Amino acid sequence: MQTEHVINSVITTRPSAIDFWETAQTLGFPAALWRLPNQRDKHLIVSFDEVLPRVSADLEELPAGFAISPFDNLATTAATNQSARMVFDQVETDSPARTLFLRADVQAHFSANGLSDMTVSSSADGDSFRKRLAGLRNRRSNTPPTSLVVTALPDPDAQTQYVRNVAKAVDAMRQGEFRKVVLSRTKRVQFSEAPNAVALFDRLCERYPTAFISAVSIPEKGQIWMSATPERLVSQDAHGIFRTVSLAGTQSAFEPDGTPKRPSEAMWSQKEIEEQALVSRYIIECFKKIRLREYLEEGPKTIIAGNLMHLGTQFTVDTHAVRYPQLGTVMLRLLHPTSAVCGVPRDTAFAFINQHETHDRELYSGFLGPVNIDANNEGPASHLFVHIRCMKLEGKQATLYAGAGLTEDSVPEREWQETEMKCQTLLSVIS
Ligand SMILES: C=C(O[C@@H]1C=C(C(=O)O)C=C[C@H]1O)C(=O)O
Repeated sequence: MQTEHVINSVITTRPSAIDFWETAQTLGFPAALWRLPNQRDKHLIVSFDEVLPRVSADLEELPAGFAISPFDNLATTAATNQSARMVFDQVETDSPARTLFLRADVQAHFSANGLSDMTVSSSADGDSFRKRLAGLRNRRSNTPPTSLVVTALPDPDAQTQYVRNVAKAVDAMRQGEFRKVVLSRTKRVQFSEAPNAVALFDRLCERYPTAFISAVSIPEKGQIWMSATPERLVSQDAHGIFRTVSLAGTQSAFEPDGTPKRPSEAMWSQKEIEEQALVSRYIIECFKKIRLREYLEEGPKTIIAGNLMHLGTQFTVDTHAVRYPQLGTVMLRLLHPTSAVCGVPRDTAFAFINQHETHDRELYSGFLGPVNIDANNEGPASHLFVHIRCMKLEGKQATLYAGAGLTEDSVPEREWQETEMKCQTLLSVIS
């Protein structure tokens, strides 16, 4: 494993995020670009592992990098007691570790004035990365900007099928089989040419200042995943403050005439209040399992998430005060997949999803974010978010994913409309 990093302190002509991204693409290296909620600075990581290691999401053990986990990560959850370490699929084929990990072989930090700091691991790959980066920059200035046309790919049965599945879920819940399930669907669109992921990322950053914005390129899968998620799963900052959020209940952030609604005046139905309370209760149950009582609970409050509003409750723990430094890792394993993306009870809801959804969720409704990154010279921090409001780019095609939390009071057509609104979060920016 490469550990030595060289700080490139004298940067005369400063490369942009696009330069880094395109260099990684040209060399076939995975890359992640992100911006934390309510921050302006952007961060980028390039990994020199052409095939990414699959790891257990252990925040104590992992080096600096970026983690991205699929929804179906329950085997990893079951492995809570295993010794936590990086496990490579190629070596241990029956490994439960499923989180893809981009080690920070290249790390760059962009402030409002452009590149402010970069490190590149000292290796042959590091050398070729630097060379390519310089070469690409010299060529790039001549590339003319292009305008994209986005067309929806027809899927005539999608609505009927989704509505039918919601009705089945409602029936099952009325018969007491489970209390909540989140059913998702996809929507596919075609671009006139392969879009520039960094340009889309920049647009998402501008439009959604309070969201976690990311673009993750995974060459071994031929995919780029982009998201603007409002949902924090687990954070542990440089001062040892742990945070998680329960988020559920959805309505448009706009009146029918297009004027923005005031969050303080949002009206929530009993169904939505209960749906969100189930997520909060799920989090509290996780705290109970580890006998942690010293958490601060704030909410529920109405939260703006781009074109939508949700009900959210924040949970905070000072891990230094409670002497629980590994809380982030422990809670991550207990929480994922939360009832905001799976259901209650979790295993029954998970089985229902597997049986009824016709698409593979892949990385949608998993989690993603920076791990052990020291962004402000304060110490390493990890910020993992639920991977929603996202799309998968494969060349010119994009697949958007959206789900809705169902209870026995759900109205199938309304749930379909909710998934349409959720798709609009990205669609309205990329179209
Ligand atoms: C599942 C999604 O979102 C989740 C489900 C919500 C709901 O059911 O109201 C609200 C916020 C998210 O926790 C999604 O966006 O795909």
